[in-house]
Amino acid sequence: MSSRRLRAFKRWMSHQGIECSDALALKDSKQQGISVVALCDLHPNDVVATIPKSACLTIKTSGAREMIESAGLDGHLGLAAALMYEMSLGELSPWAGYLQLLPDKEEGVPLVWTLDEVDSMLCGTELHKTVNEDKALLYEDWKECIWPLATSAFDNLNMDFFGVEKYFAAKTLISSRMFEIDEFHGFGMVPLADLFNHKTGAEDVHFTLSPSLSDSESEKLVNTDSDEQCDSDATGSRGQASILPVIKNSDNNDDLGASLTTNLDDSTLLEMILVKDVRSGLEVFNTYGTLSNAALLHRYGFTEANNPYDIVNIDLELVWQSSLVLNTKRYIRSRVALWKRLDVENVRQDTEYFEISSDGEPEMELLVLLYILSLPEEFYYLLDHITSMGEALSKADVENLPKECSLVFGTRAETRKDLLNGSVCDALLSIANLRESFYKSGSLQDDVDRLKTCCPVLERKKYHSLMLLISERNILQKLRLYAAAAGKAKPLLN
Ligand SMILES: C[S@@+](CC[C@H](N)C(=O)[O-])C[C@H]1O[C@@H](n2cnc3c(N)ncnc32)[C@H](O)[C@@H]1O
Repeated sequence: MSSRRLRAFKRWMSHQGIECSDALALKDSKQQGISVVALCDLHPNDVVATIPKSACLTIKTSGAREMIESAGLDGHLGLAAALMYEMSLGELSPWAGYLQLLPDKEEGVPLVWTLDEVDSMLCGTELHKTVNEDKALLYEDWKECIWPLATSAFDNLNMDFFGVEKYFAAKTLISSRMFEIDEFHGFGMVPLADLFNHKTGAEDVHFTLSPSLSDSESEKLVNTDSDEQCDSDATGSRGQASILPVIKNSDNNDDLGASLTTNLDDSTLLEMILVKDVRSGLEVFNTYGTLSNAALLHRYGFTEANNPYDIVNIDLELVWQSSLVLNTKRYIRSRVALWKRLDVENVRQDTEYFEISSDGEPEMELLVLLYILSLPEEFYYLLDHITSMGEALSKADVENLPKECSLVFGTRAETRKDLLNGSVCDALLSIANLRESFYKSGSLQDDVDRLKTCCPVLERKKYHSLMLLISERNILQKLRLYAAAAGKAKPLLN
């Protein structure tokens, strides 16, 4: 028996031409929200839903389009304004039947946690600083863009829907439900497609353009993770980029707000298509990308156990701090400068952090930097001398260098092993220990015990913040083991 809000949503879908196969059931649970379940066995290539683009809530389709575009707002900010505008219209919004299904906010997303919750539950994790920065930056966005737009451009609006709390709430809905639709529509809320829950690397459906309209049948749209809010974060986004084929829509839609069926080309359909067998009775999952637990919590408000895409980021600043125990600031500065100069592909100029993978393996760049920090003076001066001439080194030049120097140019698999001298292994250990000292929650075992008594549904914030804490600490533990094993396996070079 479907809930009242689901029945209203289904009626709304049929008015908008959204088709949901009878083979799917939408399940509504008060505590766990909505999920999609197979009512019979499903097979690859079964199309289980079609959604006209005109039914998606985007800047272009919203009644606030003109105001938003004249104010120069686009991207996530513009979409937030569109969503808040439509919400403020209540029953008068063409999306009322969809909006009544959405929660007020995505509670699990730390952006809407209190400052105390952020400080106590995320202390020491990837997200602590990021969320505090988000809050400050988004407050500025609201003050400079959203509030002025609401007070000047929109007439007769219920201003209660445009306060800063409503903006933060809208941002959590956008970060957890938005898709990148196409070049014309940009980002948007896609009714029905946003009801599928996520499973990492094991999804059952893909969200695509209708093959009859797209250039390639494999074009796949995913909940985008090119989040402006997340661009600068270090939360381990490795999600797939959306493919953006250009669909010919008329660009001069004059009266888009009046109804969902004006001017837009309704024939441009989005599809949900099965990519594997799903047995009757099982939940049908989508994927939001291959994301670390920090990225999942940041954008969607949950984490996953045994997430193979989990990572811990080590800030360049932390490498400095741990190196300061042995070296002067001047020494570190000159070695970091050399490391940046040696950068053939020019990626190091902007490097602010290094990834440690879920199995504890440090990124090659970190090993190269630690190796340069450990280089004896004679080799440092040699490298400093040859790189300060500003000319690119040929392969032959590199091969003629002493091995201690040529290593830093290497990309061969064995270079990783060679870089792991005693000092580098020690440095990895101190980095792991320093990073670990940021947690204020006692031992890893204490956190594991606390998780055992925590309910993922009733204590959602506590549960997922503990999951993040534990998964980060496990990775740091694996980094220690990695460094210890490498240190033992290898006689020390210096
Ligand atoms: C796109 S919506 C999916 C539909 C959602 N369950 C609903 O009630 O509308 C994304 C949200 O669903 C929840 N969610 C999705 N996948 C999840 C998972 N694997 N574990 C826990 N929560 C999940 C999170 O709250 C997330 O922010």
